[in-house]
Amino acid sequence: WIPMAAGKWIKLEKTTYVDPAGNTRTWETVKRTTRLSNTDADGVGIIALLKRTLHKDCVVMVKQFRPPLGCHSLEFPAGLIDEGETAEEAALRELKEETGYKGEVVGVTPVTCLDPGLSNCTTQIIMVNINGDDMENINPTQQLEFVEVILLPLDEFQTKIDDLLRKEKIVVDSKVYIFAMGMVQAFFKPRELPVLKQ
Ligand SMILES: Nc1nc(=O)[nH]c2c1ncn2[C@H]1C[C@H](O)[C@@H](COP(=O)(O)OP(=O)(O)O)O1
Repeated sequence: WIPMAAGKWIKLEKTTYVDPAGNTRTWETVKRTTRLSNTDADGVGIIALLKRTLHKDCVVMVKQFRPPLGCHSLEFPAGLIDEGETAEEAALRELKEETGYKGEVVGVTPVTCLDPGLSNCTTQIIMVNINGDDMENINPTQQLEFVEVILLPLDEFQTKIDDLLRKEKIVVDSKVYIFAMGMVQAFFKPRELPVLKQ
């Protein structure tokens, strides 16, 4: 690879590779400068489910101004993995910082790519349950001034996102909307017959 430009957080490189036909070619690639040597993932995204007695289960979301977009985004809580942290530890720390909630990890994805035609940036998505009846989760205090926490019921997730997008200029993260569409498929089971095969 050939360096093209570098800042504090990201760098631009010309990557040389051999295509399937055997031709040597180049690709303009964005990389984070913060990638740690002991992990393949730059960061984590957290699908946090808030479970409270007499409430619908809610997905904990964050809305924040994103300078590259020039507007607010709707995302799962997320952040970069710090030195010496596992993905699970990073997820619980970021969740606490961004939302105030203390959660418990219930699932972890493999390392996944985010925008592979542009960048080598990767993430692991961590599924977290939050016991909303726990004293420490009843009035969570979030530490980030410019991050708004939004709770959306899991069984109406896509509809509630669509409502938010209609009301103001927000860009929704693709991972969030894909999860929302998956939830619709999971909840919607019209006239299901017990004899149906896969
Ligand atoms: N591409 C970036 N440009 C910046 O100017 N600053 C950046 C970039 N990526 C990360 N950061 C800074 C901003 C935060 O102070 C820290 C931590 O970021 P992260 O843990 O990824 O949290 P989110 O802002 O929620 O993504 O790094």
